[in-house]
Amino acid sequence: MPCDLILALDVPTREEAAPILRQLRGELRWVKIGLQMFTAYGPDYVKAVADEGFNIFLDLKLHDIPNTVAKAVESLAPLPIGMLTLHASGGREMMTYARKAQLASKPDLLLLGVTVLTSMDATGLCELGVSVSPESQVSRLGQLASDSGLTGLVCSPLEVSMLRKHLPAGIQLVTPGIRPAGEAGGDDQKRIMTPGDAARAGSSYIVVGRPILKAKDPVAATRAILADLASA
Ligand SMILES: O=c1ccn([C@@H]2O[C@H](COP(=O)(O)O)[C@@H](O)[C@H]2O)c(=O)[nH]1
Repeated sequence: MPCDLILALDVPTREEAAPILRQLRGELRWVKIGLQMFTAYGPDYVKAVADEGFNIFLDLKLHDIPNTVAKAVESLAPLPIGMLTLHASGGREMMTYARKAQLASKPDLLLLGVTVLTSMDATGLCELGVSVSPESQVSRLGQLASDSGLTGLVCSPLEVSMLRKHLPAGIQLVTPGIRPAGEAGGDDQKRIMTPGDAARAGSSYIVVGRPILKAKDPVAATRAILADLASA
């Protein structure tokens, strides 16, 4: 399956988002609404972006006791979303409850387990008491998520080929931590790859925010990323 691009719409206001969405309509299919915009504008904004013709990835990274997460999934189910995240570190029971709620309320929703945030490196994990490498921890949480019934994961592109060897063939691997060649470094992302390399590694989708949003020409930046994906 070809790798598709998801724009992370991480901007402060809907007024800032509007021209970006207008320019990119027709260029890409998926938009990720995360904590910044959902906290500011809520479910109505999800509906508004979907009404503009985009598929929506709602990246709320749910993490709570099993019942609370399951009820949140049920509450979100009426929204026009195609993907939703929860933290795999919430554990087997939390993921099982969430999956059951998702299957009952919105069977076509792709529920994604976030493994280890792409902003974390071995030092950051160690500070949390996790003394294995990011790759080992991603492997552990990815397996747990899959065993709990989830069919999609969020991980860094660096772990994709490893996960593909161990997890069911149809697993959807969504990878943030994307930096076009020449743009590496200087921000919070630690485990990164270029769009083309992420696609070659086997990512199902890549997630890109700042390299597009902060580009002088977001349309040109998007087209360059899509060309890199197409060449992979
Ligand atoms: O492990 C993760 C999980 C989610 N994200 C989200 O992806 C985008 C990345 O944005 P960039 O500006 O391209 O760094 C952002 O919305 C994160 O919340 C992630 O980066 N890593």
